[in-house]
This record gives sequence, C-alpha cells and structure tokens, in this order.
Amino acid sequence: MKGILLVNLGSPKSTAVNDVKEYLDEFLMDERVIDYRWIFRALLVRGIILKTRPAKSAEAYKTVWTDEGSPLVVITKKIQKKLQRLVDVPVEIGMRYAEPSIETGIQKLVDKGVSEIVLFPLYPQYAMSTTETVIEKAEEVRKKKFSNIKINYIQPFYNRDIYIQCLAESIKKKLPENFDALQFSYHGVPERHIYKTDPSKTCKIDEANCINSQVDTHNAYCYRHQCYKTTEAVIAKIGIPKEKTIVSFQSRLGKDKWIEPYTDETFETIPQKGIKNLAVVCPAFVSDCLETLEEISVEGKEQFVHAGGENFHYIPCLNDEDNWIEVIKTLCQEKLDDFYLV
Ligand SMILES: C=CC1=C(C)c2cc3[nH]c(cc4nc(cc5[nH]c(cc1n2)c(C)c5CCC(=O)O)C(CCC(=O)O)=C4C)c(C)c3C=C
Ligand SMILES: [Fe+2]
Ligand SMILES: [Fe+2]
Repeated sequence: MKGILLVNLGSPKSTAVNDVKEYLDEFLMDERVIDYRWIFRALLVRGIILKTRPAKSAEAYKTVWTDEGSPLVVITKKIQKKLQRLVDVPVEIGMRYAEPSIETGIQKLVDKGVSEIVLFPLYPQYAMSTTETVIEKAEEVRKKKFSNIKINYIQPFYNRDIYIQCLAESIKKKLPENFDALQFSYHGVPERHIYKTDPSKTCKIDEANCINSQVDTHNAYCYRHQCYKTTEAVIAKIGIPKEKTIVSFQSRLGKDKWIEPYTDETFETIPQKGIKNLAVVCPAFVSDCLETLEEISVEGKEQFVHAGGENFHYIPCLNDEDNWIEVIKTLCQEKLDDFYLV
C-alpha cells in the first residue's frame, strides 16, 4: 500500500527556554545547517549559541504561539487534514527537527500497512538545509528501522507551473491597492552552502551565474538561482514589472557571509529611495512561522517604519489554501504513479 509523508522543518514543543534549547541543539547540530566539522560545530553551537539564543528565541516564539501550538506545526497539520480528504492513501506529517519526527510519521504510515511512501519536503527551493537534509534524514531512518519500505521523494518545485500559478494568484489576491514595491524575502543560507552544492564548482554567486542564467548543471542545486527563478516566474504571471520588485534574503545567523542582499538592510534603506509603501512575501516558506510572523511582520515592519517607510503589508504564505492543497495533491499523485521507477 502507498502513503504520503509531508515533511516540514519543525518547531520547539513549547516556548519554555529548555524546549527551545533542545530544538535549537538538534537543528543547529545538523551538519547540513552548520556545516563545520563536528568539534567546531559543537564548540560554536553548544559553547556559544545555546548559551544565549534559546532565551531570546523563546521570547520571540511566545509572540506567535497559538493555543494549538506553533503556527508552523498547526498549519502543517491543517494541510495534512485537507489533503487527506482529497486522496485515497494515508497522509501523515513528519518534522525534520523535533516532534512529530520523520520516524514517527513513517511509523504511523507503516502501522496503517504502507510500504511505499511518497515523501514531500515542503520546501520549494533546494538547499543543503532544506530538501537535502530531509532526504538524508529519511534515508537514515529508513535504513535503520524500515529497510523494507520504499520512499519516492518529491523534488523542489520552485519552477513548476502549477505551483507558480497558485502562488501568483494567492499573492495577487492579497496585494494592497497601492504599493511602491513588492519584496520577495527568502530565508538566507551561508554563501559557502551555494558553493558546496554546485556540482560544476563554477557559481560565483553573481548576476550572470545566479540570476540571469537558465537551469543548467551549475545551478540545478543553486538555492539562490532557484529563489530568483521563482520570483521571475511569479511576477511574470501577476504582471508586475521587475523594477517594482525586490529580492532579498532573511534570517542570517553568525558571522559568515550569507547570500545577499540582506532583507533587514533592505528595509532600512529603501524608504530613503522613495519606497514608502511596501508589500512583502516570503516564498521560501509554504507555511507561516516564526520567521515570517515575527521577523518580517513585526521586526521587519519596525525597521521599515523607523527608516521612514509608511505602509508595510505582509502577504501570508500559502498555508492551507485550497488551491495549494490541490497543487500538493498533483505533485504527490505524480510520484504515487511512478513508483515502479524507484
Ligand atoms: C525555508 C527554508 C529554510 C532555510 C534555507 C533555512 C536555513 C537555515 N536556518 C538557520 C537557522 C535558524 N532557522 C530558524 C527558524 C526557521 N528556519 C526555517 C526555514 C529555513 N531555514 C523555518 C521555517 C524556521 C521557523 C521555525 C518555526 O518554528 O517557526 C531558527 C530558529 C529560530 C531562531 O532562533 O531564530 C534558526 C536558529 C540556519 C543556520 C540556516 C542555514 C544554514
Ligand atoms: Fe532557518
Ligand atoms: Fe548560482
């Protein structure tokens, strides 16, 4: 029997500092997130970051937490429920970090008699810290505990027409009447990660390589390229001129160079360039979460207004919108159908 596992990033189990610490430890000790040798990663994460960040992050989580839990997990459960109504195979969820884990999700499917799983990493763009770490973890779990099951992975869908159409329609509906610019703020990654995932080792993280090029061997795994391609396709569908849009990268951590331009620096500088009415969307996230509801909608708005901006309009993620659930269904169906290829 076949089944579907939807995988999202995950959140702490509560806003208690110790729970946030446990979550951040699992997250940041992932070698695909902080890609230093174990000893240096442990020194940085456990010796420095976890000394202060959990308390700060716990405060931030408290501002977005709902009665049902973390927005990211709550929304992922809503997606699961809606998808389950549309398909005739069992649907479960798994989180890359914390609970319900990927292992828990697979176990629930196996308990229902599933032996062929379509696993959907809920990230439109490929990165070491998105699709790659999900597949790596799922394979580790499969080999250790479920060696008899097959898993078919859904690939990044950043340029798939059905997704672009759905995202464009969703953004268009939520755009304010008047805006000077629409900003696409994607989660950032360290530049080093882009170099590491480039099989051709030619990406220079510049205009020619990441932005203007078509999909080829170098950028098949380039997160920055994929973010620009999503943007390009969406604005073409909505019919917004490129000059009226901005692409930027948020949520950087630590002292390494991350991909640019940085979202927070953009918020602080664009009002002086005449952009007073700003709409912001975050398409690296399929569900709203701490990074959109707090970092962009609250902190980002403050930065923009403080710098002279007047209207800041945050456009929510696709979350559990019906059209998006239909897209998920179609992408899953393709993989359910081609199991014989695995
Ligand atoms: C959407 C894709 C994501 C990428 C790429 C990504 C890379 C990445 N993240 C960190 C560090 C942190 N991220 C945090 C939160 C967070 N990150 C994503 C998604 C991506 N991360 C989401 C959806 C969330 C929100 C989770 C939630 O519960 O709502 C956090 C924790 C919060 C905080 O303390 O600020 C950290 C830390 C790195 C280092 C990285 C790339 C290497
Ligand atoms: Fe992150
Ligand atoms: Fe690139």
